[in-house]
Amino acid sequence: MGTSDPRIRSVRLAQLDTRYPRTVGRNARLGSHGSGPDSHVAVLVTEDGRTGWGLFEGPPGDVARVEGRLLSELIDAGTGVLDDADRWLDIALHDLLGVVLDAPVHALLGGRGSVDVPVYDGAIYFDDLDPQDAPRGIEVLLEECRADAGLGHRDFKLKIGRGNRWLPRDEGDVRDIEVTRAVRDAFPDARILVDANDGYDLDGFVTYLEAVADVGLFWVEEPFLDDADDLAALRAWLDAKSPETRIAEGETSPDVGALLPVAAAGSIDVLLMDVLSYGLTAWRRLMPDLAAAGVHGSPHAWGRPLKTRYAAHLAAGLGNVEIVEGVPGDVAGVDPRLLRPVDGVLHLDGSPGFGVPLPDEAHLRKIVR
Ligand SMILES: O=C([O-])C(=O)C[C@H](O)[C@@H](O)C(=O)[O-]
Repeated sequence: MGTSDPRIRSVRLAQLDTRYPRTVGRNARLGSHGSGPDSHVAVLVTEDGRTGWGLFEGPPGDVARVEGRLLSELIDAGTGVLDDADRWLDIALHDLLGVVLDAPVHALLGGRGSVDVPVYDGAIYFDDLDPQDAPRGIEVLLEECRADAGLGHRDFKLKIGRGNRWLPRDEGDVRDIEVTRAVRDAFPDARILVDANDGYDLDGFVTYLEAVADVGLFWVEEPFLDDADDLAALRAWLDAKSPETRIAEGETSPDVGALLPVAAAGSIDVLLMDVLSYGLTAWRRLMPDLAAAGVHGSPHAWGRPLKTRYAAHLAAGLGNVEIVEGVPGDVAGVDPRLLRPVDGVLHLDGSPGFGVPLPDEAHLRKIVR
């Protein structure tokens, strides 16, 4: 048992492979999402030999600011990372703090939510359109849903907005409707979420909603470019036709200060800022205000299965999260059971930190730039 305030001996940066179960295709804005990105991790080791680690995104910060410092100079159990300059280590510092205090991150964050966190499948993209010379059609999406159900998923987020870039507008909108209806028919009990990545305008989106009115969508995400009046109009339409359907916003380049009043006014039901780029510490500050305003959170996790686990800890810790984005895939050296839901739910136990042992040395590769 070491000191409760160890000094950081070293910060090591490394690269870890992620592999999706299949190539993930286009969305309304972007081309193929590939078969799994390289992930960058920071590994913190204390002078008494304890380790915390986690993903970081973007360029690393100044390692020299961290090495030799006491843990208490870097992170506070009640609020998170103390200095903005060290926020790139948000995940690794929370993990290390959990290891040092022998507590899971969800407990450090307050234990306000359930440790059984609902997770939806966030990997149903426009694979019906690929390959370009022999598009596979809607059946491939149903196969993907079935495959991901085999990995433990029960609820599905469907990418829509094919008419924004990839198909003529009318044809794309019709395909979005067909896909939504086909998944509902095949999975009558699933929660179905749809994400347009801003690929509609208000009128077009309402036309889509009218065509899928009987599907009972759980949430609609980023239907069009943020606009307070359009979001209010959409909420009013949903209140009349499908009051349970949530509006989720705030993933893409969020101006959180501008979105908050729109959410507080009732026009956004769920805010989505990313678990890494916005960060755990920022979410810790924001969530009480969101809860007080009756707005839910659900940190964006796309791209890396480990982000789903971080978002689940946030949900179990801060509460006020109904469901978290699942990213099916494997991470080199990480036990897949730590990343996959069972019956649509990711269970978090009492293991310290994020509960993910550091992958073996063989998996930690030199960062190539
Ligand atoms: O909700 C989501 O996961 C996304 O919208 C992810 C996007 O599809 C992806 O293009 C991204 O992260 O930019």
